[in-house]
Amino acid sequence: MAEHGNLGCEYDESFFKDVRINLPAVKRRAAELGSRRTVKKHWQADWQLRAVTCIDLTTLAGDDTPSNVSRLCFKAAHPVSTDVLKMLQVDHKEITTGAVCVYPNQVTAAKESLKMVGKPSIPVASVATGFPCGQTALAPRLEEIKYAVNDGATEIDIVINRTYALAGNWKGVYDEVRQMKQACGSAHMKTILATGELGSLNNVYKASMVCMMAGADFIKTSTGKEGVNATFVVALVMIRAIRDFLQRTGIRVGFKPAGGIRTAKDACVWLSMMKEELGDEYTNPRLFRIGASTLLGDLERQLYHFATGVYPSVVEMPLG
Ligand SMILES: O=C[C@H](O)COP(=O)(O)O
Repeated sequence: MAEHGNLGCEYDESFFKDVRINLPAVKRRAAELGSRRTVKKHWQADWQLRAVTCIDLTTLAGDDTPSNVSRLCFKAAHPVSTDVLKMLQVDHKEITTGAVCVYPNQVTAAKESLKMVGKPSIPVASVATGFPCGQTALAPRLEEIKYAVNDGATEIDIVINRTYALAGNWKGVYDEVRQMKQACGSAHMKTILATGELGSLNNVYKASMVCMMAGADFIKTSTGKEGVNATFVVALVMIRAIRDFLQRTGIRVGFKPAGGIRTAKDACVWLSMMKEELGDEYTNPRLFRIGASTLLGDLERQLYHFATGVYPSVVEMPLG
């Protein structure tokens, strides 16, 4: 995370009004990323471990309870077994996920569980503002942020107002996100664009810029609940906006793809994309997170395979 957070800037349409996305070029680059072979041997294990540290380990289900949140927190604190870490000769390193991500009602349970497993420093992120649709009045959306922060969330994942975005009311989007940033206080704000509902890549670019102007510390692709979630095509557009924003303001904003990322191979492709498009510093949890509920299981399996030469049995590593 950016040390002092993104304070944002005044609304300025010149940041995005002339944007033109070169769709064939973006699609070509995305296809090339999706079909590539990733690094092999110990470099692959290094990247997989790096991916573990970038996960926002997530549970966002209607049947969440303090007990499944507590299990999630245990996994966040011990994402890879000590035996595997020893075999990989990295057991001296503190390896945890980047954060846990839960609904506001589960923040207290998450904080208590992380304390109990001896890792209170793992950030608790909470979705807020009427996640996933944001279809409530602004006042309760702002209250929800304050409630989650008050319970101990240090990262807030807000959803933007897609009704405004689709109507081209970008100032409306900016004003709301600006107020959400204020409600976050010192908590870091990730803004979820829900790109699968924005209708065009031009809108994805505009929404990215507007959120960064309003103070987003991260821009995030999706809630995981839309029909289409994290894709390389939208990611490339959002990353270009991050680069353009950095060039204009000097402010580094992080990136969080989320929704449907389930395999170790995919996680490594996302990391390599960050490295190539934005540079090494965007491959660590300060500026890169992967929002995922099930990815950790595959990363663990692949690391076990690298360390032992065989895949774990269901008894050694129960799925899910
Ligand atoms: O923000 C995180 C997403 O909701 C997780 O989506 P997923 O369950 O497809 O991994």
